Amino acid sequence: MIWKEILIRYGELSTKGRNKMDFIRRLRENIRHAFADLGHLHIRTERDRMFIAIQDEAQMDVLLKGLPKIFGIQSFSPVAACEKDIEAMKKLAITIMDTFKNEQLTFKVEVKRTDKTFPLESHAIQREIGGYVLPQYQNLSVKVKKPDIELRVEVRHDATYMMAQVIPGAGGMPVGSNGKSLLMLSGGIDSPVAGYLMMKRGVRLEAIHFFSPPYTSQNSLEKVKVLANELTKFGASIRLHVIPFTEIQVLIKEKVPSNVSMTTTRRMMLKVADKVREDIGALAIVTGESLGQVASQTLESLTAINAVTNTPILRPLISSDKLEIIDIAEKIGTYETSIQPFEDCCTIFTPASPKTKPKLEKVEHYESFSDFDELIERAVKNREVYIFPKKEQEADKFADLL
Ligand SMILES: Nc1ncnc2c1ncn2[C@@H]1O[C@H](COP(=O)(O)OP(=O)(O)OP(=O)(O)O)[C@@H](O)[C@H]1O
Repeated sequence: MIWKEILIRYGELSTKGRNKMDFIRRLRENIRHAFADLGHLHIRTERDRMFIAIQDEAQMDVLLKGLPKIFGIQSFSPVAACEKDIEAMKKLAITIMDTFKNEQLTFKVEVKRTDKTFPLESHAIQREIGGYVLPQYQNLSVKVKKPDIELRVEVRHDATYMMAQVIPGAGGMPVGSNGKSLLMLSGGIDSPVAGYLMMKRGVRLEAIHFFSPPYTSQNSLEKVKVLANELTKFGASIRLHVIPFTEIQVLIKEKVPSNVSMTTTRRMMLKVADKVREDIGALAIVTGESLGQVASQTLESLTAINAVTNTPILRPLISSDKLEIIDIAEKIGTYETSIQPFEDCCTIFTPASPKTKPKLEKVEHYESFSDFDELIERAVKNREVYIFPKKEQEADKFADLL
């Protein structure tokens, strides 16, 4: 096998000092976690890059498929190695360039000679390898500035290393490097996208879902579990807290005028979410709200909903168009699940004409006739917890321990 390691270039590195060390440590842990099935990976870290040692082709395939999903990676390159012998180096250059033989491409060789005892100097190595490779490929022409392929040759002390491909990474920051938040996860298109965007900024997520049986079916809950599971592909496990919400919704329907019931529903959801957030030590709540999308997403509504807590509410989609959100949902693989037609607890109780500009004082006044606090406590206490991507049985056992 020619492959020796994968070189990883870090993503956003505006962070300095200790933050940078934390960024690198998190990224290494997340890679280990994502590829736990491959056994113990040998990962070497440097200030500006990281190397994963490759044992065999199968391992290489799994890494090439999975690495583009890990946040904190700007790009990565498979690195091949051979002896420090010019003939071996020419042969390896050909093996690598064979991968590109079906495309018309510009090309150059770039040499770095760390081992100064190697008999040829950088320029001579460049001429030898370039002169050997070029005549063998009709599709290649030399271009010094910004070629399509830069064959990088590095003569180190132990061996010669070569790479030609720079594969784009997911960018962003390693999940967990920016603390933990609680994602309000419905079965819709938007909230999984909101979760994905926060993970991209390094936020570890737990998720909360409000479930109202028998008005919402088991299928709608299953759909949310699938979505939570999908999000774990981006580098971290996720605990999903499922809140029994029927009792609260029924009380709202009975006691609050229907045109503000949607606002009250959102406020109660946020109250419950805030208690769970506190319980799990998360610092913020994430929603998939986007301004103007529906009645509950006007500035007036958001103000009335927000009034129940001082906790930061992160709304990464607030300025996105629906089509932009759908684009991301398709890209990250949640769209097909989100459009499955299972009812959501909110849509079922949605009044015909909810107020788009609810007044906070009025909403508070209508709510003051009922004791929601006791129901909120009960809903929080009776929640079920599932952990993804683990198996269902394990998740249930985990919930029992809480
Ligand atoms: N049943 C639920 N469980 C958890 N969170 C919910 C639930 N319903 C709504 N939310 C949260 O409230 C936000 C706004 O929900 P709403 O149904 O008004 O909008 P939406 O644009 O359809 O969002 P989505 O596509 O995420 O369902 C959601 O993005 C989600 O964060």
